Amino acid sequence: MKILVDENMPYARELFSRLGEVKAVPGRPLPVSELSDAEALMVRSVTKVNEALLQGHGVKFVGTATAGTDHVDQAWLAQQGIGFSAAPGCNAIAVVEYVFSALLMLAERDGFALRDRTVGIVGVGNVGSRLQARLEALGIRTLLCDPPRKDRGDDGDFQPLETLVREADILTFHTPLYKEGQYKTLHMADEALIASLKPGAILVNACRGPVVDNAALRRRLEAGQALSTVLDVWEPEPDLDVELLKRVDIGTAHIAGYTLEGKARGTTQVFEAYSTFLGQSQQVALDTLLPTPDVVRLAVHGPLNQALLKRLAHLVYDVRRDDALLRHATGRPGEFDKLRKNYAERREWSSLYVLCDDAATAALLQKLGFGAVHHPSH
Ligand SMILES: NC(=O)C1=CN([C@@H]2O[C@H](COP(=O)(O)OP(=O)(O)OC[C@H]3O[C@@H](n4cnc5c(N)ncnc54)[C@H](O)[C@@H]3O)[C@@H](O)[C@H]2O)C=CC1
Ligand SMILES: O=C(O)C(=O)[C@H](O)COP(=O)(O)O
Repeated sequence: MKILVDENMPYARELFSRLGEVKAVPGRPLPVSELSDAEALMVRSVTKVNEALLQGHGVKFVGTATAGTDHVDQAWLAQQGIGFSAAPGCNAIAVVEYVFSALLMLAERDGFALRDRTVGIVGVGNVGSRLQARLEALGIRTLLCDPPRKDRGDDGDFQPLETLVREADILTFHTPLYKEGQYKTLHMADEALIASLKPGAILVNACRGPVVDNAALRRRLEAGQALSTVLDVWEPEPDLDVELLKRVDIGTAHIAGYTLEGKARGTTQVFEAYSTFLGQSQQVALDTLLPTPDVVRLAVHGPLNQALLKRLAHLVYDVRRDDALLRHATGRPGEFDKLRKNYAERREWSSLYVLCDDAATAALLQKLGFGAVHHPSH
């Protein structure tokens, strides 16, 4: 049995070879000839999975090692009786830590305290809710917008988008891309919304490029609107607007979710789903796969303030590395995908074990996701 896997899926060969013969292939473009004798296809977000790709082939199961599913025509798969699984939440922590890395950098550069800012979170799912929890642990006010959850009657103080636009100093988008329907998110941040943001606001898009109207954003920035912007995703990818990139404060190549943990969880989640589909259910413990990080342990002295948090967060992941790489590469065909394919190992805050001589610091760092322990005499 042949299982096709995207070559940008760590641990895929190791895991899926327990179930069949594995062939790793590029995802964009996917070599269609490889589909003829494949029973299963494991993709990432760059492969459009639909009738045009799969009609006439014998693929029985599709897995995507991603949280987003807008690249997959799930209705067509269901109609054809093809099994499907995504990897919900696999990289949510990575995206949260990307957002923190960016906000801590901007706060230091522009000399403000995050504690004095209100953060509006649009889309309060796996990413948004984890972001909210960490911001609130730091005493930072959040405003939440998630109409589907509000309509479902979920607990939470969900506000209309207009309230967030009016009151938030930082507006960050974490929704799926819906091109139509009641909860349409395509161009949710349109020119009117962007123009209505508070002076000096920060706009973050780490979900899908077309959630923010990129042409409108460029016009607003060219017009001199006082706005800082952090874009991990673009409209379109991989051929982003180079003039827009020049004007954003932080621009990266759709790598917010690219921690090793996040990618490995994506692989293990679709592996587990496929093994269940085959009636051979298997679980994988993530820590048996992951290598030891470069920096394992350190000791900090005294209370946690923003400067110390920034030093710790940036020791694990400094978003400026990815910003510099994208600026350097942009304009050359193929470079966006090459950056993503050759992405250097990046770990999550949990990989860093922090010894603290202050008990409150240890407790707070734990809440924020670091490995941390109170050790009075270190
Ligand atoms: N840049 C990157 O590397 C990554 C990007 N993503 C993108 O971020 C999105 C969010 O990720 P997760 O939190 O894991 O997904 P999720 O599905 O757990 O959460 C999405 C939330 O958005 C809400 N939502 C849907 N329509 C909305 C609307 N019109 N307005 C406000 N909220 C709305 C949903 O109710 C849900 O609570 C994914 O769909 C994916 O497209 C996810 C991971 C990595
Ligand atoms: O999980 C998602 O959704 C994402 O956006 C992924 O981080 C994107 O990574 P690729 O699947 O494009 O490698």
